[in-house]
Amino acid sequence: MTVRLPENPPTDEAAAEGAAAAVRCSGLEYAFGATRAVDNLDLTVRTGEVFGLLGPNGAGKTTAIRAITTLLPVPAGMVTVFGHDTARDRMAVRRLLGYVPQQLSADGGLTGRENVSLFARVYDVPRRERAPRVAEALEAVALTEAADRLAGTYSGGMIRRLELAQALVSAPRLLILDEPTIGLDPIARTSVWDRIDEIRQATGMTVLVTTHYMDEAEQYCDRVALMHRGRIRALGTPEQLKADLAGELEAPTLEDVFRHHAGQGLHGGSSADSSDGEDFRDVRRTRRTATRVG
Ligand SMILES: Nc1ncnc2c1ncn2[C@@H]1O[C@H](COP(=O)(O)OP(=O)(O)OP(=O)(O)O)[C@@H](O)[C@H]1O
Repeated sequence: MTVRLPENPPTDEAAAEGAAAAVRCSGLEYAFGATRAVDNLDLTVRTGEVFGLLGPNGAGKTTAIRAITTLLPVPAGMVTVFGHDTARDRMAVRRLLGYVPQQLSADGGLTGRENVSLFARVYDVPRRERAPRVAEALEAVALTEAADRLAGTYSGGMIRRLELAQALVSAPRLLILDEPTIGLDPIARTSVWDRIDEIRQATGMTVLVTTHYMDEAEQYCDRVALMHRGRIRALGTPEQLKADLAGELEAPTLEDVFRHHAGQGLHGGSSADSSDGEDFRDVRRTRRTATRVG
């Protein structure tokens, strides 16, 4: 599998200094009216790691991620991506990242290949490189055979992998995934994660992911941050976080860690409540429900 990395590393000194971190948030705040969605967030994602941002609905994960992607302005605090300040250097940041939002970003009326080609054009992939890059991205997510079928005929897991290909076609150094497996059955979830894992191993790409699923976080994330009411309550490797509780509980789980730090369980999101066999319409419905009108 050949998935490329971009050739635009940070150039100025300040950028080079911060480049050891893929993402650095310092004192980040964001409020919707009286709701402090992100409350003085300090967070560093190291280059090359898979970092999981965990938390219940409304914890502030999506808001934090949207600030990192430059889709939301940063009213207070600072965010850098590979040393580039999101407030001052928005386009440089955007060139470095691939983002798969919670909302459906594939078009059911286009084929898989057309969907990815569209993103290649949007991300300014040079014209002569587009066809091979689209083919590589589709191959990386195991969709080569289905590439010329309409996305409207894909299963939920295939759609998620297609969206992954859309994000990969620009050869990002940082891949940001907001609930990549929401609404998928366990087999489709594993398939999405296996692709992410393979791509990460092949490229050294940094991955920042939000999820409700503690089992996924334990299995696939190098480090996790537990977020609650806009703040990070605990941060470390899943093993570290559990080991810290070992004196108090026998065989603590990440869910126990969360309850310990947030004073409540994570609610919603276990493999038991995922729906099997979703198709394109189900995915659209699931994700629409998850979308807030803002
Ligand atoms: N567009 C908006 N307008 C008003 N309030 C919003 C908006 N988006 C988010 N919020 C509020 O901000 C807080 C954080 O929401 P956010 O979506 O960032 O949480 P989350 O952890 O991503 O939740 P989920 O897992 O449900 O996606 C919540 O209280 C939410 O109701």
